[in-house]
Amino acid sequence: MTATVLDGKATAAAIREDLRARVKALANRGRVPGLGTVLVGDDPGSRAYVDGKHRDCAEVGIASIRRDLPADATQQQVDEVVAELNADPACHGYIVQLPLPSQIDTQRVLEAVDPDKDADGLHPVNLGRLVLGYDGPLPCTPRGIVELLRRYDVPLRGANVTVIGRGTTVGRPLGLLLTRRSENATVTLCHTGTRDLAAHTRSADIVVAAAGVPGVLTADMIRPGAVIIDVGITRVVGEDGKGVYTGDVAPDVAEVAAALAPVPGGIGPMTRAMLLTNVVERAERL
Ligand SMILES: Nc1nc2c(c(=O)[nH]1)N[C@@H](CN(C=O)c1ccc(C(=O)N[C@@H](CCC(=O)O)C(=O)O)cc1)CN2
Repeated sequence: MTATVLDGKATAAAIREDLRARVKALANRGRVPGLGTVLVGDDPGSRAYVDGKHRDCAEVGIASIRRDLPADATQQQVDEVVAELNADPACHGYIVQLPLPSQIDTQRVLEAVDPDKDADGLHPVNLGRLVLGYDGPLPCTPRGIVELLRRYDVPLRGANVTVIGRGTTVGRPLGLLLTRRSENATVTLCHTGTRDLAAHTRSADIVVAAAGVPGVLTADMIRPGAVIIDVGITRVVGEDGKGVYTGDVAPDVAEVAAALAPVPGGIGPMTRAMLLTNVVERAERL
């Protein structure tokens, strides 16, 4: 068996196309959605991700609001930029690119973001809304996973889903999303304290690998015909000495799985598309 590729790149492009039409409709009502980014420091990876978000905005017609601060920025400077974006009516949603430099208190910054402008959907208020089943911006990566599965007609209702990784951006909120009544999956959340990981992955219809450990999921750990979602993205040095992205899923998994969302080209592009979606939805609601 060679797994069908769940193509996040193509799916994200289709979503951006739909968003373009919605942004046009908003423009006809005199409203231009705006996405803000806050980047602190000069980490090339973070800069590339932020550049990508602004390229996406330009493609869809969303206005970009970019605030870049130096690596030695103070807590006060970051707090001021957050306060400015909270107050800016042209900014419908924004993100603070993570990780932040060590002198910055990340929790304090993220909690200062206006929850209604939290385009990442990761503010404690929004995670609380998710727990309670209230409306609010959904975390982009979990939302992207559910959307990709939906568009490929992978059934979730009653499915056994094993998630590897309990991080706050993917694993934990994904468990909440998948167990809503609208999805109705049964979720097993595995982590470093899990005793027999393979026993949990082998019994799953769908496995989501979000541990950030390259190759943690191998072919012998899955049921033939399972659907596999790779979320772990680690930059490693390839044989040619150049940097390449590798996922949590070993290459041999594609020989056993029915379908696979790969790294790169799977959930990463979907995450970016969901960020734009959160901003457009907020502009539509106002
Ligand atoms: N505030 C946030 N910070 C960070 C997040 C986040 O969701 N919110 N996630 C990561 C970085 N990230 C988005 O910011 C991100 C990482 C990777 C991709 C992506 O599309 N990856 C590609 C491969 C890389 C490429 O080709 O550029 C893929 O998987 O195909 C999107 C977003 C940490 N910080």
